[in-house]
Amino acid sequence: MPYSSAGELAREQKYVATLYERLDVLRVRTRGHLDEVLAQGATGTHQNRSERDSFADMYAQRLARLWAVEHGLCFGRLDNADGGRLYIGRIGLADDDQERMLIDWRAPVAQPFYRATPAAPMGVTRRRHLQTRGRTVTNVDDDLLDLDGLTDADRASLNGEAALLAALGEKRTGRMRDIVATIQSEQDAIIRGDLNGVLVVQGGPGTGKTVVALHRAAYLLYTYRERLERRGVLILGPNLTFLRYIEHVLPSLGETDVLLSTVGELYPGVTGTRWEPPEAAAIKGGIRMADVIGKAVRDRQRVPSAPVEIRLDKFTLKLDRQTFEAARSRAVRSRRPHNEARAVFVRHLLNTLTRQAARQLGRGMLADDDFADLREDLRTETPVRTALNRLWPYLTPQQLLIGLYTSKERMADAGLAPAECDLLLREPPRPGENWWSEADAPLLDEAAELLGEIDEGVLRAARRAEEEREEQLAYAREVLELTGMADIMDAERFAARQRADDVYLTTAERAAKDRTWAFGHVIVDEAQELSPMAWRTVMRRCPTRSMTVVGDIAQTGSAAGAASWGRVLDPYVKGRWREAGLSVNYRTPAEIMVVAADVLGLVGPGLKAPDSVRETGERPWSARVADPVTGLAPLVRREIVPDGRLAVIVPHTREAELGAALVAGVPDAVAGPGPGALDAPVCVLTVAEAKGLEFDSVIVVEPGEILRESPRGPSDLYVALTRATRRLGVIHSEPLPHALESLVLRAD
Ligand SMILES: Nc1ncnc2c1ncn2[C@@H]1O[C@H](COP(=O)(O)OP(=O)(O)OP(=O)(O)O)[C@@H](O)[C@H]1O
Repeated sequence: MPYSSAGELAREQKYVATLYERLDVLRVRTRGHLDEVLAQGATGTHQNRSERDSFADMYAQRLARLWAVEHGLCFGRLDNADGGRLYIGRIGLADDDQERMLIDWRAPVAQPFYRATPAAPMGVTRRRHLQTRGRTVTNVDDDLLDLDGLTDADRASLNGEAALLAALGEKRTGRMRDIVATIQSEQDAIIRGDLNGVLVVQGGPGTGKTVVALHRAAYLLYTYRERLERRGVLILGPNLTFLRYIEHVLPSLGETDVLLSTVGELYPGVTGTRWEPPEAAAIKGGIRMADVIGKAVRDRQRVPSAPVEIRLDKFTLKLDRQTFEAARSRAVRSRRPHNEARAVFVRHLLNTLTRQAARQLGRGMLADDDFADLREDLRTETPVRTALNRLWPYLTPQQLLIGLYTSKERMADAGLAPAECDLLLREPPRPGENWWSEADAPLLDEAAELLGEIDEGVLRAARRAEEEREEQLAYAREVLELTGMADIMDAERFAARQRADDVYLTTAERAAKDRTWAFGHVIVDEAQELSPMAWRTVMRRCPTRSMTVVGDIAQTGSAAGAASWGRVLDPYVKGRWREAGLSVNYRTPAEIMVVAADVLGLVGPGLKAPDSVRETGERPWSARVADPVTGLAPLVRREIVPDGRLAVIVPHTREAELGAALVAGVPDAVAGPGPGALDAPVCVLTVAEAKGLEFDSVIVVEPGEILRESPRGPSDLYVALTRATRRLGVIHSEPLPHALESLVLRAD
């Protein structure tokens, strides 16, 4: 019920102005504290210095939060039946007497703002939405919750329509925005759901799964701060473009202990972004690969069938099969990972070699010390080291997988069928080559579990780190001299920051570097895409199984992705996961969803598309061209949205040529998912690259080819059609698939 009388607006304006005044005061104060701490200089004990750094970090973070809430500081008001009144906003504010002025949206008392309905008013008589531009209140919009006559069924689930529809109608900026002002009640129930256990959020396109997941992260960090601050929250998204799309939502909600990552980046030091055929990715994603990797490791612990001779200057030593077998079975019985079990294997062989050597030197029984000396001498002999390394090599996960993929014989020995070996066979990496794909990251992780640490590597790394420290110290002195900062920061500390010394890292930064990090909560977005091997990796990162899994089974594009949530989760949390649904599409207008629903019919009978919350009056169109390479650019130029974003979604195999044609024919068009894709007025993407994103207008090219391109073609086409917030067009040269026959023919 709109209620924007001039008097009401003026009253709200007055209150909002006092909130901004308070915000300004707090900013000035916090800045003052920060300056004071920094001005203390670089003197004092190490402890003093690190205390000062912690304070400086705290004030800097607080200041960043105070700046992040400038836009839409206050967006709501609750009038309670007891006469009390609460203003709801992006953060909590109190005056100097600790009287609260503004309630953080995540606080329990703010919950009725999102949940109260006429049927269950939760003690609220009126909920007011405040719309602001800058610091000016432009509109107020009320839900009167105590009026007997207000029984409209929609009101029970959908609140503050005017505010919501205003938010949905805005042009897209290429970055996701927060929705704290317009969270709907079915979304709020998910956001505030219990921290423990696995919560699955199933919902069709545009139902707010991503945005709800991000708000849930902010809510959990606020509510369970102590528990989550130390361990952090991991949010997994489908690709790097998507992470750029969502990365600003959380800081604007005031959260920093969150690591955003793709599965391809989960293994530290590797960025798995190389494209590979879906069939190859499907093999690598299958759970059978856990056995394959296990066999590949055991294959590197081979016992040679013939004896091995080791020639030294003075004599020749010989190791026979029996000795190998004994050493190997001891190492295996130790149940340690490969690199750690190596010590057991090597010790046994070295003892045998030392006894042989003693005999050959005519020294018979040796005293313990002499025996140890001789063993040490042998251990450092190059031929001995070479022989031992060949028998049981130290291996990094990368070495293991490169060794496997580059040899059909090894792959076959590890249990892969000939056709699978053909698909996975690779040339070894060239320097600087982007060799790893997303599906490799979970296999590297699996290998790391089975291989364990490399002692020698750790030692070498420590020596290297010491050398680097010296170099960085010299560099730091130079920089501080040059920048004139020498008086507020000492070189030692500056160098430590450059080294990213763990003391100075945020929880998220530390977690990103550590494969064995256990997160306090893990959120998986577009979770339907994860393969069984990827789930194994994700579960390792979350031993407490406190997770939020959001996705849509109907949108599964990856051949190794999920066909049902039970199949995915039962192996880990059978009977311990719960499912919530989102049913309203806030992105895609009804006119587009009619078309998308026909395609959903191809994905599976009986699947239901979510209901759109709005109509635009614009019918989606199709246009047939003789050749998209020449016919695309003129049509795209006509569809460009002033100050908005248009995406051209193309079959994977056509991305290069169509991208080049558009870059040549359309000003400022960008091809591929690089850093510019989100900001450009026109971008060209494949379905996989457009996953999770949205644009004002979308043009899908050659839908028939998208359908044929992968075993999950119908899901891919469904995803492509549902990326638009306003307009949709389809361009094709081959006949239009039947499911798209309801498109109107474009006349021009
Ligand atoms: N309560 C809300 N208020 C305002 N906007 C909303 C609300 N809920 C969702 N939206 C908007 O709807 C759009 C779709 O949301 P989101 O991307 O989270 O959906 P999704 O379910 O993850 O979609 P998909 O599965 O298609 O990727 C976004 O622009 C989001 O900001």
